Amino acid sequence: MSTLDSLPVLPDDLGSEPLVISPPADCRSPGSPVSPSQPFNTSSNSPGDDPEKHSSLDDLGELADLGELLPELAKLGKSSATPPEREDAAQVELFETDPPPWELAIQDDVMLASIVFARSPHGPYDYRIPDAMLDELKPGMRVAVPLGHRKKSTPGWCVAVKQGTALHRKLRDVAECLDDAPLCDSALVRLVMWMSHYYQVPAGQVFDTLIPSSVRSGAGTKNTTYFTPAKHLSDAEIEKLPAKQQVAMRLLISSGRAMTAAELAVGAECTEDPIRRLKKKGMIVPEVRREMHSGIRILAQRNDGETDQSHDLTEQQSAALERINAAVDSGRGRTLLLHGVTGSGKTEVYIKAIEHVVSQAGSAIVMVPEISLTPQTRGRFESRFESVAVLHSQMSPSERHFHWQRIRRGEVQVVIGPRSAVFAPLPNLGLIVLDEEHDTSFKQDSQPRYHARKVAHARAMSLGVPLLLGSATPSMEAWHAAQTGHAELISMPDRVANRPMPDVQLVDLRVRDERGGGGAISRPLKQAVDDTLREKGQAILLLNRRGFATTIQCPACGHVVACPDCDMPLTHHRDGGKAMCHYCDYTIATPPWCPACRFDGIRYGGLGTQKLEVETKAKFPNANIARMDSDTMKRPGSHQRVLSEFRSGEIDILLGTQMIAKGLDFPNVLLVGVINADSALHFPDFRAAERTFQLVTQVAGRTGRGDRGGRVIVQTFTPEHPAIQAASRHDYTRFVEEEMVNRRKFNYPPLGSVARIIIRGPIEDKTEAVADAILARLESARDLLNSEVRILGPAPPPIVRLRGKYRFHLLLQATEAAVVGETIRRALADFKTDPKEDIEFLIDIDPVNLL
Ligand SMILES: Nc1ncnc2c1ncn2[C@@H]1O[C@H](COP(=O)(O)OP(=O)(O)OP(=O)(O)O)[C@@H](O)[C@H]1O
Ligand SMILES: [Zn+2]
Repeated sequence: MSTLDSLPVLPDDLGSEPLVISPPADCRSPGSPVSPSQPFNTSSNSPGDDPEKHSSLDDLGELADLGELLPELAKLGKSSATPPEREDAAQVELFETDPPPWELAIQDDVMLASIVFARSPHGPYDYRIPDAMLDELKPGMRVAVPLGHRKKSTPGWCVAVKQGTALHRKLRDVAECLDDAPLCDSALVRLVMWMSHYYQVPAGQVFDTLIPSSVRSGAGTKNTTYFTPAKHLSDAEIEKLPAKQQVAMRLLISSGRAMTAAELAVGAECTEDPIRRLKKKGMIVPEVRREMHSGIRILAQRNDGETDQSHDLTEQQSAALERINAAVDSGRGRTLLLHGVTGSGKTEVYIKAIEHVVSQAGSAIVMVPEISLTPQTRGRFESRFESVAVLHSQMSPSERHFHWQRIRRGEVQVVIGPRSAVFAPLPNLGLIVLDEEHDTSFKQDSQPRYHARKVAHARAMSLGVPLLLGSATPSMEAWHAAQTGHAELISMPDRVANRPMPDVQLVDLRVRDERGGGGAISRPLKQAVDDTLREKGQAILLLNRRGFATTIQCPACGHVVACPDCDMPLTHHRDGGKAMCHYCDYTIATPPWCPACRFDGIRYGGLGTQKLEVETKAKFPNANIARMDSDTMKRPGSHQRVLSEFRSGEIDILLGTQMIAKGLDFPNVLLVGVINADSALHFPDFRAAERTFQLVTQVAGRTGRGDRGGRVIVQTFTPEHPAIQAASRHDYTRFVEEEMVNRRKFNYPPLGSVARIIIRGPIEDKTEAVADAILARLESARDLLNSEVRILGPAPPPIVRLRGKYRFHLLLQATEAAVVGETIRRALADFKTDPKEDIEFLIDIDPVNLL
C-alpha cells in the first residue's frame, strides 16, 4: 500500500506544513449543537474510508524509513492537511456548492479553535473563538472549554486555529485562554500531532508529556502586582496630590517601567500607604504578573573533578567534524551516524560541532542516557559553553520550570538531558545530538511509548536541522539506516592519541580449573585484579544483577520464594534482610525457613552485586571497594560522589551493574572484569545478542583510556557465541553483519517493523478472552486492508503476571511500519473494554522490551 518510493523529494518548505491527523470516524463535536461531522477537516478520510488515501504519517517505519518521513509529510500536507493560509481554498473544496451570498458575507467572522484533551473524550473538537479572544488564542495554548454536560469547563490544548463558515456560528465558545503565550510553538504542535498518530496516543496526553507538569502548574512562580501610571494624567492633577503620593507618582512616571508597591515605597522613601491611596484614586493601574520566585534553589552543578581542556582534533575527529558542520550549514534535515570506537573522542566532536552551531546564533540538544551517571559529560559541556541547561531526574519542579523558561526565552545554548530533552523548546535549534544512541533508556516505557531517536528524527527533519547519532556500538536500526542511505555514516575507527583497543581475554566458566575455588571471581580474574592493584591501577567489575542472591529456594521441597503479584522469584537483599521483587518492589523480610514446608535451611542462590561485593572484599582485603547500582545510588549526588572518589584514586575497585558500563572515561582503569557475560544472552528477546554485544563492548571500552594501556577479562559459559566473540575482538562490523542475517530470517527490526499489544487484567480467563477478541479484530482489519501483517499470539509474555495483573501479548510484524500501525488503528480505534472488568490494553509501537 505504500507509495513511498515514488514520492517526490521533500520540498524545503515542509516546516510550514501543518500535520493534521484525521479524527476517529465517530468524531462528532460535542462543542457543537449542529455537529456537522467534521465539515472543516479536509483530511476526514476517517478509518473506513479509502485505505489508499490513508497511508499517512505512520508510513514512517523504523529508522530506516525515516528518510521517507519527509515526502510522506509533504504528501500529507498537500492532499489532506489544511494549512491555515490555504483555508479559503479548502473551504471551497469542502462545501462543493458555492455558499449563498449571505454566508459569504459573514464567512470571515467565525474563527474556530480545534481542541484536544488529555482525558477521554480526547477530541479533537472545534469551538468558536469569541471575538475578544481572537488576538490572544494561538495553537499550543491551553484553554478551558465547555464539554458535554459537564458543569465546569474542561482544560484542553488548542492544536489549530482556523476559519469557519456560518455553519459554525452555533458551535460553543472557548470559555477561557489559560496561557498568556503558547507553551509549544507551531513546530512542536506538529510534533505532538505526529507522535499522537504514530504512537497511537491521544494528542492531549502527548502534550502533557511534552510540557513538564512543573511548567503546566507554574512551579516556583508567584503572582506579583505591578503598577503603571494611569493614562492621561495631567501635571496639574499630580501637583494637587499630597507630597508623598506626588513623589511616588513622579518616580513611577520617570522610571518608565512598571513597579511593585514595595519597589515604589523604597524608591519614594515612604510606606505603602500612599501607594494604596494612589491606586484607590485610579492614578496608578495594577497589573498582576506571574513570576518565578527569586529564591529557587538551583542545585550546584559540579563535575567529578575532571580537568579537561579543548583538544587539537585528531585527523578522524577533524574529518568527522567537517562533515557534521557541512550538514549544519546545508540547512537541511538529515541524519548522521557517528560510529566511533570507545575512546575515539566523540564528545569533543559534539562540542566542536555545537560551537559551530552556537557561532551562528543557534542552539543544540544533547541527549545522553542518564546524566547523573555521567557528571563528566556535563562538566565538559559546562566548561565549554556559556549557558548550558542540564535536565535531570533529580531536579525540583521549580528548578525544572526555571530552566524551561530560560530555554524558551533563547537564553540557553545547549540543553543536555535524557530522552525528554528532545522536547526542549529551544527557539533556534540547529542540531540534535543523541549520544549512546543504542541505549534502551531512550525508549519511554510508559504512555506515550516514544523513542527519542524517532522523535528527534521527526523534529530535526521538520525543522531542517541535522540529527547526529553517536555510538561505539550503534543500534541495528541506526546501522541499517546508514546501510540503506537513510543516514550518513561517519567512522572514527581509532582511539585518540594512538591508544590501542584493550586486549580482551575470555574465561570459559565451564572449565573447572579456570573457575577457581568457588565464588564469582575466576582464577585469571583474581590474578589480573592482584596485578592491577600492585601496579596502582584501578579496576571495574561488571555484574548486571543487583541484590545479594537472585533466588531463595528450599533445598528440601524445591519451593522458590516468589512475588505473590508477579510470580517472579524474589531477590534477597542483605541490607536489612529483605526479599524484594525487582518488578514491582514488593518487599518482605527474607524468610528464615521455607514458607512451604517449614524446612529450616533455605538457600540463597544466584549472584547479585551485593554478594559480589562481599566476595571482592574478602579476596582483596587491602583494596578500597565501592559498589554502584540502583540500591546504593538512591540519594541525589551519590553517583557524583563515588565517581569523584574513583577519579581521585580513593577507590581501587568499582563494581556494579550496567551503570558503570556507560561513557565513563578514567585513564587509570587498567582492568575491566565482566563477571557473567551471558546474563542478557538468554532473554527471550530477539535483541538479546545485540544487548550482550553492546554491554560487553561498552564496559570493555572503559579501560585503556590512559597511557598505561588496559585489559579486559570476560567470564562466560558460551565463549563461542558470536556476540561474545565479536565483542572480544572489538569487531562491530562482523557482529552486525551476522546479526542482520538472523534478523532477516524473521523480518525482525530493523528489516521489518514490530508492534506489541499488551492486555492485562485481574482475572486470567477474562483477560485472555479480551486478548482473543483483539486478535479477531486485528485479523479482520488485516484482511480488510489486504496487508501482509504477521500476528503472533495472544500468548503469555515472559512476565506472566505483574503487579497482580495477568498479562497476554500479541506481536504484529510487517515489512512496513505503516501497515502495522494502520492495522492496529483500524482494529482498535473504537474498541472498548468493560470498565468493570478492569482490563486494559496497551499499544507499544517499536517495542524495545518484550518481557
Ligand atoms: N584530539 C584529542 N586528543 C587527545 N585527547 C582527546 C582528544 N579528543 C578527546 N580526547 C580525550 O579522549 C578521551 C575519550 O574521549 P570521549 O570520552 O569523548 O570518548 P568517546 O568517544 O565518547 O568514548 P565512549 O564511547 O567510550 O564514551 C577523553 O579523555 C578526551 O578528553
Ligand atoms: Zn512483584
